[in-house]
Amino acid sequence: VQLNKAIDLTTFPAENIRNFSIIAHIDHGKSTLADRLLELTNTISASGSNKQVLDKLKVERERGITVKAQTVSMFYNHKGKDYLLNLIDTPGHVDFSYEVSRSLAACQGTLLLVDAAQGIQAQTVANFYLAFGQGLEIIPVLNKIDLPGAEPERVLRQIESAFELDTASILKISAKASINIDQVLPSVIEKIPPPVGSRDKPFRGLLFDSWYDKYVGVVCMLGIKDGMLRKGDKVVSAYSDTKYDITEVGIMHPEQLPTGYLHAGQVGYIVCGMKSASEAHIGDTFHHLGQTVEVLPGFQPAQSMVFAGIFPVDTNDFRKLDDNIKKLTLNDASVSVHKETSHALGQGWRLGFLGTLHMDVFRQRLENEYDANIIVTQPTVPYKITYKDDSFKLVRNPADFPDLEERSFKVAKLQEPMVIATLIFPDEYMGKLIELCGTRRGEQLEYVYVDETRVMMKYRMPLAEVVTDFYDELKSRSSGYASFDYEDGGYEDSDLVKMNVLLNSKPVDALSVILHRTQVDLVGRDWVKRLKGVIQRQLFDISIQTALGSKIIARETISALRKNVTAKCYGGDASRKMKLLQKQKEGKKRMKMIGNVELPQKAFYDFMDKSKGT
Ligand SMILES: Nc1nc2c(ncn2[C@@H]2O[C@H](COP(=O)(O)OP(=O)(O)OP(=O)(O)O)[C@@H](O)[C@H]2O)c(=O)[nH]1
Repeated sequence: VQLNKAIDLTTFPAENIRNFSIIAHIDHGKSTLADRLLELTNTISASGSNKQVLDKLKVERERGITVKAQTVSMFYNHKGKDYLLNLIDTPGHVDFSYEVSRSLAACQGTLLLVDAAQGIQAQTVANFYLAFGQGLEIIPVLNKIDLPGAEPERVLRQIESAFELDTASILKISAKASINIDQVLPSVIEKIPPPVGSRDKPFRGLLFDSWYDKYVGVVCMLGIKDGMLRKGDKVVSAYSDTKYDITEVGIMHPEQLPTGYLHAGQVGYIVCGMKSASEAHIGDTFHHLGQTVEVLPGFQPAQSMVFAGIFPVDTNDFRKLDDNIKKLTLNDASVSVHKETSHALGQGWRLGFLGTLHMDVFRQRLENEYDANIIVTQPTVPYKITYKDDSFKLVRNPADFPDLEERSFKVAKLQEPMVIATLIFPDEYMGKLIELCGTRRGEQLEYVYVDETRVMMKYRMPLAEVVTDFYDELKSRSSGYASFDYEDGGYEDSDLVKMNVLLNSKPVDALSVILHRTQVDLVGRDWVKRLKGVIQRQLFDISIQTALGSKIIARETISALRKNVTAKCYGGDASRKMKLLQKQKEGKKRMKMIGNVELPQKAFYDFMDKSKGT
């Protein structure tokens, strides 16, 4: 690819570069604004067909959320000078706050976009603090001022009271109706400082993102801190000490555009023959072979906080699914993968995700992009078990959780992960939301008014309570007006037990669940009822029980049914009879034998689907 003649990267010393991002609560218009800026700078044509260029993946478009941060370089002339502006996109959702913080590490400033009708929301607050903590210049921007319901004055007061930001010269824009978009980049250039770094020093680059490209393999995004990187250079990863040859280097404009080199202060991509995305360690420092440099401060690796088993509905699909999971995780290093075998569901995987949305997005991608037919088990958080000999382990699968007997002999302490949750909502919903947080074992830490009628509450509560249907409940109890975000709250002692499900007295491992002791009765009763609804009658009675060790909590029975598939062919021709028997056999393939009970995969599927929330 030939670089546009007018663009010569050597004419962009660090002082003519700005690295910035846009942070916002979900749906406040980040992608729409990014598109407008790309059009304004002719990075993409303003044909009107640019539907959110940065949200590349299909699932992102379908769900309207940004999952994978994308970076794009733009050129812009301001007061007679050419600037290179790198827009580093950040995901808005709580599950991806790890991606937000690593994208922010490559920036010197950020636009804090707030919907002028909705006002500040929980993720506005969380994202503000992430950016603030990294010492970034924060430029507040009011978006959607075209909406009839916009209340810019009120939202300004919220921004002042929550963030103590100066709003005197705040930008008031509409990304959709293209109002005042031309004021945005001048503000970026004037308010955000250029990156620091020296071109004369030996090369140092910070790896802050990577993805798998089916044509060139692994692509890494680097922020060049010092020196210069050229195509053909030999570099070393400080993390793994592996040597790489740089086969391509360039900028995202908006797709990969080879430039042959990158200078200090610039942000761009490299291709260097990595075989898999697992070689690309986010936060790694690259330097030239034979040179020693000070390693740049990296990032904490993403912590998987939600785990679930994934099994093929048809066991014959195992290989194919294995392949597809590998392909998908090439692009998303934050998913952890371990093989798992369940008596009930056969061979599968235990996958770890950043949160439930992350899990749903992964599941949806597996189904959409690879046409996979899968069962996902009830999500579990990582529980910490400390033994009497002081050793400890994290349990991510109810199957590994100690039963009551083992517990009394060996276990000293059981702990579960907690979060600090932030909720913002109109005060009329206060009663209902306090009640919700209470039933989810939450402890109130704080509540304040951010303006006349909006309340912000903080709660300490177990992550396990948040990863199920908390979000849906929150939305329905507040008619959609409450927003919610959370951060890590460490581990806390908890009286946890494993509840088993028994079919004709045989435990079904894939249905075991870890609960707080106070919840066992309620969940135990609910589950037997719902299982009864999805298991078909068979030739004998089936008992469905939930149990805590040997103590039965609840029981339902499905009474026997006489079924003879060949009965209606009495006297009929033999081939038809064979056909029916064959059909019955095929049907059985999709059954799982639990003791003598046939459990159709579909029953699991239906149950899991509905219990995504208990
Ligand atoms: N009326 C109006 N609608 C807007 C404006 N900007 C964005 N929208 C609409 O708001 C919705 C959300 O916009 P997005 O740009 O997808 O929001 P986002 O913040 O990128 O969302 P995530 O990527 O999911 O975090 C879309 O339907 C946009 O068309 C605006 O200035 N005015």
